[in-house]
Formats: sequence, structure tokens, C-alpha cells
Amino acid sequence: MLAVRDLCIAYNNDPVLRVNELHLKTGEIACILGPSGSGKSSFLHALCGLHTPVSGCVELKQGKVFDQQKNVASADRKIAMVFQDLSLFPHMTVQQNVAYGLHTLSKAEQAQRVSEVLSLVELDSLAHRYPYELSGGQQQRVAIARAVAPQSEVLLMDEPFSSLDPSLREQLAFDLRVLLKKLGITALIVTHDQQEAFAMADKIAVFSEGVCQQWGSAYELYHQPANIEVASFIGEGAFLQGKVVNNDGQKLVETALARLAIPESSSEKNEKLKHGQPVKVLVRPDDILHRDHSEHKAIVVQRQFRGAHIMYTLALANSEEVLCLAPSHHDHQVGEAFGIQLDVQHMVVFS
Ligand SMILES: Nc1ncnc2c1ncn2[C@@H]1O[C@H](COP(=O)(O)OP(=O)(O)OP(=O)(O)O)[C@@H](O)[C@H]1O
Repeated sequence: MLAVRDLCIAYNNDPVLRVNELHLKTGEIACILGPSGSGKSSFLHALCGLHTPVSGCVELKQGKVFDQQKNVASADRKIAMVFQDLSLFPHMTVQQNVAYGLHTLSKAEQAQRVSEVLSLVELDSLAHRYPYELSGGQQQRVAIARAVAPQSEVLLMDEPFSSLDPSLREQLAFDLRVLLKKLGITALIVTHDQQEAFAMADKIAVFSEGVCQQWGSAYELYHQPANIEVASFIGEGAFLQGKVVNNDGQKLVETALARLAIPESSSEKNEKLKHGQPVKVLVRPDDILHRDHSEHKAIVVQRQFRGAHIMYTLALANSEEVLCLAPSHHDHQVGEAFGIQLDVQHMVVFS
């Protein structure tokens, strides 16, 4: 449904983003994560034709819409965009807002399509209200209804929750996923928030340092990050200093906490590790188990109460720090010794 290859986006000959390859199947939902200024909005603008890339190729179901020979006008790409502020017309009712892009249809066809789409987003009963008479979540559904009404193939959304109450966002992100799946819409959504992305996306792209660093599922990004930038950006964790040790053909990594075996089936990158080579081992909070009676002790240097869990920052004997997410009834104070056990399920090593 959407394929992007070797795309380079620049302003005044100054490149801001390169995307090697990214593709979405029909009905898939993708999120773009990345720090401020990493090119997320620019990417959406390039896809829908609001900004012309320097090079590369963008392909939709309707065919190529951008390459060195072709640049299909924005209005002729079957892409709809919902902007951060939703851009609803305040002087128009819900029904009129949704009908706005349907001027090529007859009045009867317009009414039919508006009613169909409003029923899908469950707003039929509010068709005659004005935007100011709706909640933030309802306004967002009107914006989606308006965007998908002209039967667009791909929906782009730029920070769709930015104007909403943070406490509602995660639930709304999940509701949005359910709605988009019901509509069968292929969507690409920009967000700053990882939890929102995890709640919504089948695939996630991480943009930083001017490139798309990785494109994969939330699970892949968290457990198999492509590089140290993605590992640091996605989820929480720490890096332990390690040294590669060859032990009778078995490769191990020696760390302050334990000697960890690199699995036989490990990636090509890990197979190239040499005896004695210094490495960094990614340790997620769920790789460190709290065991009161463990012989390995660390000292609590910080604690963050999160309701069901407490996130502990722990100092090891050599002063390296790790994180541990423990059930909150294991209540330890700063300065206390804390028993730990390393339980690394996915060994991620960076040289
Ligand atoms: N019209 C423009 N002219 C010149 N530079 C621009 C223009 N639009 C964006 N940029 C630059 O391109 C880079 C990427 O900007 P962009 O808005 O795409 O990032 P973003 O990841 O969406 O940021 P944010 O999360 O803050 O919205 C930034 O350095 C920005 O200053």
C-alpha cells in the first residue's frame, strides 16, 4: 500500500532526513517516533506531496507518486492528512465538516457517504453539533471521518493527541487503533510518545540523527534494537561494560554482574566479536530480577514509585548502574542493599 525507497528530504539543500526503505501493507498501522526536529513531520509532508524530496521513490497502491521522473500533485495522491490541531472548520457542523472533501459527488451521494463514515466513527447522533460542542476525542474522530470520507488509501496523522489530556492519551491511542482497524485504513502516525506508539502500531520507525534508524515491530525495537541509538531511545535500560571471552569455542561476555553466553543462533554482528574486545551489553529493567536472598547485592540510588511497580536505579559494586522494575510491595529505600539476579532473555551487545 505504501513503499518508500532511498528517500532524501532537504530544505535549502540541507538534508534533514534519509529513509532507505519503509513499506506498509494494506490495513497496517505504523508510528514514527523520534526526537524533536528529527524529520517526522517533514516525512509526512513529503509523502502527501506538500514538500518535494531531493531524491528517492514513493509508491502507493495507485502507482509511483514520486521519483526522479514523476511528482504527482498532492490532490491526486490518495492520501489524507490529519494535522496536529485537527483543523476542523469551527463554523461548520460535524456533518458539514465531513462532507467538505466530497464536492465531486452529488448531494445524495455526499449524504450517503457522510452518514456511512459518521456511523463507522460512532458519531451519527452528533452530526448536527459544532466542533466546540464536542470533547477532544470526539473532535479527533470527526477529523478522521473527514479525512477518510473521500476514500483515501492512506491516512497520515501528525501528533493526533498533542492537544488532549495526557491521562487520556494511552486509552485514546488504543481506541484509535481499534477504529482504524475497523475502517481498514492504512495509517502512518507521528508521535513523541513511545507508549502511544506501542498501543497503536503494527510497525514503528525510529528517526534520529537524520536517518530512519530502524523499522520494525515494537517487540523488535525493544528486544532487538539495530544500534545503540535505538536501544537508548526505545524503552528504559542501561549499558553494562563487557569483554568478549572465547571459552572452548563458546563466546561469552564478561560483565560486572555475570558471564553471559552469546547464543549460537545470534546475529551475524555478534559472530564477528573477537576475544578480548570491549563491548556494551544492553540490560533492560526486566532483565534484572529482585531476589531478597540473592548473593548479588546492589545499592538503591534512586526509586520511582509507579503504582503497581517501583523502578529502582541500582549501583553495582563497580559503580555501574542498572534499572530494576520490582513489584511495589518490595519497598526498599535509597541506600539499602538490594538482592538481584540477572535474567537476560535477549542478549543485545554493541561493540
Ligand atoms: N519549511 C522549512 N524550512 C527549513 N527547514 C525546515 C522546514 N521545516 C522543517 N525544517 C527543519 O527540518 C528539520 C526537521 O523538522 P520536522 O518539523 O520535520 O521535525 P519533527 O521531527 O517533526 O519535529 P517536532 O517533533 O518538533 O515536530 C528541523 O531541523 C527543522 O528545523
